[in-house]
Amino acid sequence: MGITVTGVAKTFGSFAALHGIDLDAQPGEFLALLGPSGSGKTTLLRIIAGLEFPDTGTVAFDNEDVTGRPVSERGVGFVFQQYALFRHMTIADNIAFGLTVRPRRDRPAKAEIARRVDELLDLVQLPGLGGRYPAQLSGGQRQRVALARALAVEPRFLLLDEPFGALDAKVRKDLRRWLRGLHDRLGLTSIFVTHDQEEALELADRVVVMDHGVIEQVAPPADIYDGPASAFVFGFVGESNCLPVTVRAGRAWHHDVDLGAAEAPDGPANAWFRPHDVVADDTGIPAKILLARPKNGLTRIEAQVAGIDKPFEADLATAPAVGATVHLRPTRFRIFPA
Ligand SMILES: Nc1ncnc2c1ncn2[C@@H]1O[C@H](COP(=O)(O)OP(=O)(O)OP(=O)(O)O)[C@@H](O)[C@H]1O
Repeated sequence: MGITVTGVAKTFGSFAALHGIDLDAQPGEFLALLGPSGSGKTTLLRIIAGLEFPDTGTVAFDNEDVTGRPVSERGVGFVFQQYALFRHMTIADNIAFGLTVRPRRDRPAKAEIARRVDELLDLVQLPGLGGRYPAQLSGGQRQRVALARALAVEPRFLLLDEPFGALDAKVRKDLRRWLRGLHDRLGLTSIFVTHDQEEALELADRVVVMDHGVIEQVAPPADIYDGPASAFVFGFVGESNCLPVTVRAGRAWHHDVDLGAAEAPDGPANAWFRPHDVVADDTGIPAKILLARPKNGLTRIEAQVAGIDKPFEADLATAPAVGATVHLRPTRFRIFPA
């Protein structure tokens, strides 16, 4: 049940945008597709919507194969940036659009459409604004109208591509909480695309991390942050440090510094850790302080470790002087192949 994507691959010319994607969204679930630019998020969403078709693989809604069906026959609501509001139409006409273009036999009567538009305006908290034009609304209001338009056809599935991309941070934050509430209230199954990790971690039941046309990990937000499945996920979600190590007999060494137990085969690897999982002690890795500033009651430092390009970031209880050498030790780390 819900949305099931099986073995979906898509090539544009000689460029493979998606490689054998398997993904499911359970009924009522809110999924975020998160990844860097070009990772294939939008292509996957468009294939689910029926705006694009896969070379191989299938898309099913509630166990029904819809792979060959056009968007108009999929019963999905979508909010895509490139399908902005029609500027020459009133807000009410914009919202009613999906209903008025239906074939006559499926089209509700005019009065019924008007009633539904009013209902939707209430739902997106813009009562009484149906007579305005898009240019007379703020960016946040326009996004809510776009959502009302998507919901007018009473979809079971809602697909959103960077729905709040163009808005400022505060409006974005308010709107995404509101969207989550709406999703829950209407019992929708939703998938949204974002490259904003905070948005994904805050809003989604599960986050789908994509890179280069493959899914790196699908997991609830806390697991993505605390238990990244790959070096890519560790580096992409949240702040991170990466230290080359050698694993010997179940311990990770950086030169002659023993970092601790590591469940990994012997040989070169990388230890990944968060800035808040670092302490300064006498036996750690020597690092020269480049920068120190207060952060949440601690001191955020940037420090140079010999032979490593990217400065280390750590949150320390003490405030070392810029230029001083400290010894840093991760208290918690994960080993991934080098
Ligand atoms: N119609 C197309 N023709 C050719 N290449 C395309 C087409 N659509 C997408 N691509 C390519 O496929 C890759 C994936 O694009 P997609 O838009 O899915 O990425 P994305 O993860 O959504 O990125 P962004 O966050 O920048 O929107 C990109 O390299 C893009 O250039």
